[in-house]
Amino acid sequence: MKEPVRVAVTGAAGQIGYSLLFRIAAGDMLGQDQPVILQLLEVTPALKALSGVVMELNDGAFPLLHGIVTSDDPMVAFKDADYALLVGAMPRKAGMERGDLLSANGGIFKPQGEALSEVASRGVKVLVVGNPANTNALIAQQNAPKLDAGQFTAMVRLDHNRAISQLAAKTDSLVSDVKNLTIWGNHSSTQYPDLSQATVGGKKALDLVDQQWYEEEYIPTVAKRGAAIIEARGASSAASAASAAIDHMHDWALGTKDGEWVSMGIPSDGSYGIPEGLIYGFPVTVKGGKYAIVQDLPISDFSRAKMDATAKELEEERDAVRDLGLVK
Ligand SMILES: NC(=O)C1=CN([C@@H]2O[C@H](COP(=O)(O)OP(=O)(O)OC[C@H]3O[C@@H](n4cnc5c(N)ncnc54)[C@H](O)[C@@H]3O)[C@@H](O)[C@H]2O)C=CC1
Ligand SMILES: O=C([O-])CC(=O)C(=O)O
Repeated sequence: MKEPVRVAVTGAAGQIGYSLLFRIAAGDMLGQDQPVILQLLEVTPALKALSGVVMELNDGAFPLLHGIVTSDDPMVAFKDADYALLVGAMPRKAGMERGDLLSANGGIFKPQGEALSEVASRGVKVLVVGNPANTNALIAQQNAPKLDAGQFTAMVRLDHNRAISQLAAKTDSLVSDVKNLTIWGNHSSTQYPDLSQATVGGKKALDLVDQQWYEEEYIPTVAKRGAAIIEARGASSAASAASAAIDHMHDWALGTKDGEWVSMGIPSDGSYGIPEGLIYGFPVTVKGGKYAIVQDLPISDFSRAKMDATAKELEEERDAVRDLGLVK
């Protein structure tokens, strides 16, 4: 059996936390041979609710769960954390865009970045789920000078999984038949779910669907799925978001399958002409715990326009949080 690793989760008493923590404890994120110690952060008024979640985690008798720490202090919850899932933030309500949460949630991620910088494991892998996820990841990263910029990532995996599921349904295939689609850009309605390289059962996806369906139905359905769920459920997606967070961290820690890529929000290195530094959804492969952007994919004029539009939105979000003094 391996030594336990420390997994910090913020917003642990929230909706996503209620699904996520049990999946981590069951070994879905880091594997069946990897014990974990959960380090759970909440705001002070939610600590009582969190104590109930801890009772339930204990009642699960998970063999891989070697300890639980709870705190309302990021310096405690992030101490020596090997993985940090930053979920805690206000969710949006019907009629809002995720960017409307910038001022409410932006302030959460500066002190959390500072605390990660001081006390987390030097190799910590950080995933930001709280919306607007890409720009919150940028805020945390910019306030963590003692960590590498690449240690901060944002979740576009829920969009990636939605895109797989919608394509599988349309082509009457299994999700496991769908490979190599990409979510470029922001986790917002400007995201670009790109099928140009995707395959279904080894065939080119764009030969199986018509262009009009792709442009007018598929892309908006994937991009606006979060709003559809809020409309139907009266609350934003939680179990599917937790599942996507598990997938993101699983693949970052344990690697992607040979010949396949996934989408992760990571700091742009200028690849594909995306302004350097933005936390942007890219196609990535992972080996040995390190991700790399898939290079040299052909980019059509249609793709270029979509990729630039979502980059522009991220630049605007960055400028807005710069004005709030949250990033340089
Ligand atoms: N990136 C993505 O694909 C997705 C992102 N989200 C986002 O995830 C976030 C959480 O969603 P839910 O769990 O549904 O919300 P929720 O409201 O059920 O839970 C959020 C929890 O965070 C806690 N919290 C607030 N400020 C905190 C702080 N400074 N430190 C620690 N904990 C704090 C709250 O007390 C609450 O328990 C929202 O911003 C939501 O929009 C949701 C779905 C998908
Ligand atoms: O839509 C929301 O606000 C929650 C979320 O990020 C999603 O479901 O993609």
